[in-house]
Amino acid sequence: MAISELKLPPGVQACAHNDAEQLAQALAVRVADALRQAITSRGQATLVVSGGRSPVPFFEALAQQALPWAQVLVSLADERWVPVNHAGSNEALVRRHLLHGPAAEARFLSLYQVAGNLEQAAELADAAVAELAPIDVLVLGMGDDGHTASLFPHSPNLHQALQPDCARRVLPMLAPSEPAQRLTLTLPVLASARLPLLAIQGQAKLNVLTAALMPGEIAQLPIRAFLNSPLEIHWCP
Ligand SMILES: O=C(O)[C@H](O)[C@@H](O)[C@H](O)[C@H](O)COP(=O)(O)O
Repeated sequence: MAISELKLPPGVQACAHNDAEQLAQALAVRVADALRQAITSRGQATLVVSGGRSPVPFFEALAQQALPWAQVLVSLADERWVPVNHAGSNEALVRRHLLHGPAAEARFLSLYQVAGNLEQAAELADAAVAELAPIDVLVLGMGDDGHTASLFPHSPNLHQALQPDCARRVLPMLAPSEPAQRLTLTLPVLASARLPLLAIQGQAKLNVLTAALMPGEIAQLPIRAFLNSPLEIHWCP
């Protein structure tokens, strides 16, 4: 199915780009405009991004945008429970590819916490991100299994994390791949975003999105939790 043929719920929009570079540039301009607007209205802006591999060109394009970076608070939709010097750290990815040059002026809120175990780390992260919501701009990604943030299909805590009234801001999650121990923002924090964006690349992910738009269990394709409210989807082949 082509992206233009998708039957999207009200409030969900899809934008197709020619390639990853065009997607990264368009997304960077879209995000920077929304951050500027937030700063004009409220004096500061909150940006929450995702990790993984695909956001690197977007981070580099966003770092080039002229913004009063000192008024931007940046954090993550999810993190692998690994220290920042670990190759799998999302924080390291953001610091390396986004928070350089003028963008280094932005304040970064870490999800990663040193603790005895994942549950304790999640409790510390929960307190650390108390000031995050409402988020101005959220950029989600999606895995081939329909996960977004670290909301993995059938993960312990998934049901709790997806409750609209979940009292926790951060919960521990288990991913099917290494690093398996994850920390994720929960639905109410993610859903507080004034501009929620989903950036995905490739036919396989478009097929997953197509499946997620059909009726079915949220636990099977957790991205479904974000398809019944406003969302701007950016896709490229
Ligand atoms: O830390 C992570 O892995 C994520 O934040 C995760 O939710 C990511 O967005 C998807 O796995 C897609 O990753 P890619 O866009 O790199 O395929």
